[in-house]
Amino acid sequence: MSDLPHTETIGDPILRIEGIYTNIAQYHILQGVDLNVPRGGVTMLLGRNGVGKTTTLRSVIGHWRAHRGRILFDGDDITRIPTANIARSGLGFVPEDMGIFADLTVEENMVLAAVSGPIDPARLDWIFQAFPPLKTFWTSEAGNLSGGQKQMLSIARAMIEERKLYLIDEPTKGLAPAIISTMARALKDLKDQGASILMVEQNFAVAKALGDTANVMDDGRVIWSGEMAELAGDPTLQEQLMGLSMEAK
Ligand SMILES: Nc1ncnc2c1ncn2[C@@H]1O[C@H](COP(=O)(O)OP(=O)(O)OP(=O)(O)O)[C@@H](O)[C@H]1O
Repeated sequence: MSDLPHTETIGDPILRIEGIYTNIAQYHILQGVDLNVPRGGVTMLLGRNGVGKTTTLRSVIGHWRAHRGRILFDGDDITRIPTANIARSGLGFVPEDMGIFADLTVEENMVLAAVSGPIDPARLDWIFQAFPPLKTFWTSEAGNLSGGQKQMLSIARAMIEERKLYLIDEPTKGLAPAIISTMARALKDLKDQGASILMVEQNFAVAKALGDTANVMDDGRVIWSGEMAELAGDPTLQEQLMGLSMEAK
């Protein structure tokens, strides 16, 4: 199994995770995660269920604290920085549970997400084009949206301001195929604008279409890093790394 063969070729990554260990209660969940996110493009974080993908994202944003190792964001050590400050420094996080405020309107959810000031109308127009239901239900309570529309709002909250890095946890989980396409198109649009994205995604078609580089985790570590195309084109490698070829998922 190759060990991080491409790491040296990635110059000046926007995010550098250096050997982090994170415990949840008495459990040793992350056990020396090394991962680089290049500037520009989509880095996929893959692996079986329960191997630590979400915990890795949550350790970056500071919801869980790494007790060993270092996390460098745009060159700054954020390992012990409060979550609100990390977010303000340009990190957008789309959690798996969507993290929206059900009792607030779509508009209020968006206003709160724009941490640096009033919403930029041009950016909002772009979001409405990507996710038309958000315009339709602008004054409705977010709790009344459908599952797919809630996911759109969750991603839109991260997209409402230009962030240096977007962390996106399973954006297509549990969604119908038509909504998955809408989601993938919006993320592709974000990528085409030059954004840097670290994304957990179990949907192979989406991972293959969007991913530039890939990292596969197992048992609390990254066990393989390389080009997404290399992994997508090699069922034997997929079987070896994830116990199942991605096409078969
Ligand atoms: N709050 C918690 N309390 C106890 N254990 C937890 C908690 N959150 C996560 N874990 C455990 O940590 C491990 C890693 O979970 P994590 O959610 O990071 O995995 P994952 O790779 O994202 O999985 P999935 O693909 O299923 O979302 C799992 O064994 C999980 O049961």
